[in-house]
Amino acid sequence: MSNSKKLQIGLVGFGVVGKGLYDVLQATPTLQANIKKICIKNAQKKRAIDAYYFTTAINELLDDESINVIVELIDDATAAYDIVTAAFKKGKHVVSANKKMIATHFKELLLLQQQYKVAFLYEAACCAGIPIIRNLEEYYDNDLLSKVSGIVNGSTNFILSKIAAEGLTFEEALYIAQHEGFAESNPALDIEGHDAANKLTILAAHAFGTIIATHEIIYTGITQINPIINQWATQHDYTIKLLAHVIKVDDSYFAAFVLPQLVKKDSDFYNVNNEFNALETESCFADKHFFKGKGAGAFPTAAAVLSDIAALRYDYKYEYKKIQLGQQISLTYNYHLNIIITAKSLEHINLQAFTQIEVLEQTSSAVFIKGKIAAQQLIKNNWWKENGVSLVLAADAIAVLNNKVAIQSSTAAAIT
Ligand SMILES: NC(=O)C1=CN([C@@H]2O[C@H](COP(=O)(O)OP(=O)(O)OC[C@H]3O[C@@H](n4cnc5c(N)ncnc54)[C@H](OP(=O)(O)O)[C@@H]3O)[C@@H](O)[C@H]2O)C=CC1
Ligand SMILES: N[C@@H](CC=O)C(=O)O
Repeated sequence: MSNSKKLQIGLVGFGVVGKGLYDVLQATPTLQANIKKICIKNAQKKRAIDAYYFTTAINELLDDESINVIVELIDDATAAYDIVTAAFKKGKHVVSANKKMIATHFKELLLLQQQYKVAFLYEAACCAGIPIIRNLEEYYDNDLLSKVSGIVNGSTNFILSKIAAEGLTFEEALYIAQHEGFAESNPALDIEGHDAANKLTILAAHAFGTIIATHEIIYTGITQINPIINQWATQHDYTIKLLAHVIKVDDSYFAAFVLPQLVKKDSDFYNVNNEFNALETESCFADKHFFKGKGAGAFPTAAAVLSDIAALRYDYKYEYKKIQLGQQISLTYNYHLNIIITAKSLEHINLQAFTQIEVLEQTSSAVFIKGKIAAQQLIKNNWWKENGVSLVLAADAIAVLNNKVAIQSSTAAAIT
């Protein structure tokens, strides 16, 4: 698509982000991008703009040859997949913010996009307002990345911040996150960690050129964080954030996990609050970079969509060079994590799973364990997500084993 060509957009979805994009495009007339038609689901809903724009028939957009870009902004990943793949087959470029659809169908989408020689851009799908995907594709193309870590879900960060700073209950904070348009239509995707894990799947592909499935990531959300660990964190100058990591553990392998984590006061992540997201990259020569920006909400997300639309004028496509090179590193569970577990009683904790236990405190109503656990144990078992068991990563997530100071798991077994 040449710079002089006008972009005719078929917009799918007119919710928080779709309406946000409409407003942003109104404010940027120089882009010469025009929304021709908008496909929505519910014809009866009142809309803020002229009814002439709307249809519930997706084919009105797909069959319209003057529409050269489909911007997919709906909250249904299955329907989105059908729409996006149909658009590719019609030779239309696609911009999407749908991380669940992308993470679920990454390989097929990539192949189809190549087969039909169209662009498929999705900057808004990871951390909304932070331009991370294009940076991973372009800037970190040659300087080898060893790590991408960060806060990648705005709603959970908003909830944790509001609980910590204003004493709101979980339910109150979630209600506001929904009302502000930060949360997914199904907020379980946010609070149970699925959304962050979907984003990490996409980040891993662009960071290391390796396509993994979301279910291969060790992850949980924020629903299990209990007040005991929150109190302990505050007393020890920590806060708790939901952090996502892809970290190279050696030249051939990387770890991928999304877990609540202790964040010390002097960490850059400590003051990343509300719907803000942040990412830290570590690479061979540049060392560390820190990105911070709004990770949810109408305008920050629409801004990322706008940036993708603008990039289409320059025929921009992700080249997936790291994937094409065929020198990807692989996902591994061959590492250990420093963790803190709290639970109501020892019966819900599998002590055998620990590689080392450094502290074990028990009262009549609570158990507190600090130790090291093999990643294998966390991917294979679910006891640490059930029965009120709360797992929080230590500030230094990846463990270095030190048998001299640790009680071995055989000793732990004897304690039970
Ligand atoms: N909100 C945010 O901060 C961010 C959201 N995203 C992603 O952006 C996408 C949109 O999110 P958001 O705007 O918040 O969602 P909303 O729930 O606010 O809006 C969803 C829109 O999708 C429409 N829709 C649903 N199913 C269909 C369908 N089958 N055909 C046509 N239209 C359909 C709805 O139609 P109707 O109006 O008729 O109900 C509605 O307009 C999601 O993938 C989300 O994960 C990404 C980054 C940030
Ligand atoms: N629900 C998501 C929206 C942006 O991706 C979030 O809270 O981060």
